[in-house]
Amino acid sequence: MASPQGLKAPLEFGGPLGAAALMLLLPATALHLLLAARSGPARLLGPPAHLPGLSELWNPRVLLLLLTWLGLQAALYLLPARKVAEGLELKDKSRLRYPINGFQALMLTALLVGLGISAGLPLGALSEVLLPLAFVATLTTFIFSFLLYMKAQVAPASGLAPGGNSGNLIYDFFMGRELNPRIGFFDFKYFCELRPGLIGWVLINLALLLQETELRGSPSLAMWLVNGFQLLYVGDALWYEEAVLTTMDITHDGFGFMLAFGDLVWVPFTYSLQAQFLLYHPQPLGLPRALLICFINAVGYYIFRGANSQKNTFRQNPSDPSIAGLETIPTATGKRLLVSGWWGMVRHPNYLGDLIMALAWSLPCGVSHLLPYFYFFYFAALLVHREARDELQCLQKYGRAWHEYCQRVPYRIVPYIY
Ligand SMILES: NC(=O)C1=CN([C@@H]2O[C@H](COP(=O)(O)OP(=O)(O)OC[C@H]3O[C@@H](n4cnc5c(N)ncnc54)[C@H](OP(=O)(O)O)[C@@H]3O)[C@@H](O)[C@H]2O)C=CC1
Ligand SMILES: CC(C)CCC[C@@H](C)[C@H]1CC=C2C3=C(CC[C@@]21C)[C@@]1(C)CC[C@H](O)C(C)(C)[C@@H]1CC3
Repeated sequence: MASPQGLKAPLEFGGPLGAAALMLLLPATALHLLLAARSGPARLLGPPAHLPGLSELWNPRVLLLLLTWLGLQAALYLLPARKVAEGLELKDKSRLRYPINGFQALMLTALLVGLGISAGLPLGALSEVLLPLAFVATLTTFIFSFLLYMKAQVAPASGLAPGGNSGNLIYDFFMGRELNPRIGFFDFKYFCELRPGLIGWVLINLALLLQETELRGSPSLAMWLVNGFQLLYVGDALWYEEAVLTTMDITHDGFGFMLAFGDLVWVPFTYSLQAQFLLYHPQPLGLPRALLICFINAVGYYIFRGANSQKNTFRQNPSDPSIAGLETIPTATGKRLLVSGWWGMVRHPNYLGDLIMALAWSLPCGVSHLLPYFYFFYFAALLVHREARDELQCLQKYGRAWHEYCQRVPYRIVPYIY
């Protein structure tokens, strides 16, 4: 049953109609991008050069490959962890426990893949089945989201998400009804957010790099940069895995189609678009421009990591010496808000750093095509929308103190611009 609080929550993403449209549009966009990246003109806008038939999309062996991958990541999740962390307090005052072994899973996957490659595993061939792989991953996500929806029917009211319980089947299926669906210690949302999709993304990038080596004798500098930057991003996410426990996805959003598709399809298949593009459209890149792009990525990473670490340290241990000199304002909830340091520059400095990195990931692909810049534009739109959602939640949480924060720090993401 929906919680009374859930029933009153305002509808997001254009309500049931918007949710239905997104459930069609997002998979279609993912397939369009995959097709466009390998086509000659590589057009972001406009129809794809050819429409694939069912025989190009459906392949039971690829489904088996996907299930093996999910099984492997689930097994790595269940291995003993170096630490077990507690999540934020839930409505019923309890706290869930989460294994912190994501980086270990990345290392073990790298070891297994390395052993496989040295034993003759043709990893580069993965680049040839991306289309059917994305297709079966999409089908799997629909089935998985249906099972999550059914599971929520028997969840206690205190376990339901504030937003995904409107009573409308389509909307709730999309948003996700249960906040933290679990079987025992296995937390589906936490698992999907950081493991199969993120690690799958860098594995796909590596496969594209190997395929380029096979085709052209060696990987291009542009391919090295894209692989390196995105590996740093994924490695960082898993190294600071505990920080994900305070993100909006874990603390606020239900686990339904939106996040499941985002984690399992959108991230691995569209975030690897630059490497896909480079395999089929090699781009010359000289050392001076490569160094400039590395500098841009380093600046973005510095801001992203600095801002995220500052807030996480502040929330976990406000008396930590590294943040001792920062100015804060009190709120009625007892929690304080940072108004100096990174969080005194703009209200979402971590988004700014993330966006600068997004630009650095596209720049190695040159400026002849719009397609590799898709991630940058999509991500800017996602963060503007996400920022607006977070503002609303913070206003509800902190009221007047949030107003004061907005007055002291007037810009949202980009200083003096937005
Ligand atoms: N690559 C990708 O596709 C995506 C990446 N991201 C990245 O994920 C990271 C996490 O983002 P996200 O979960 O959206 O949100 P944030 O990490 O920005 O967290 C927002 C929360 O931080 C707290 N907060 C806000 N302002 C302050 C302040 N001044 N002082 C102290 N606490 C404050 C509030 O929660 P409270 O006060 O309750 O602690 C607020 O709800 C970001 O780096 C983002 O760029 C996000 C989405 C997609
Ligand atoms: C399909 C829709 C268009 C929207 C789906 C959004 C999801 C793809 C993103 C929502 C929040 C995310 C986060 C990360 C990846 C993308 C999704 C799932 C993140 C794991 C990336 C790495 C970062 O370091 C992080 C802070 C851990 C991110 C957390 C949020």
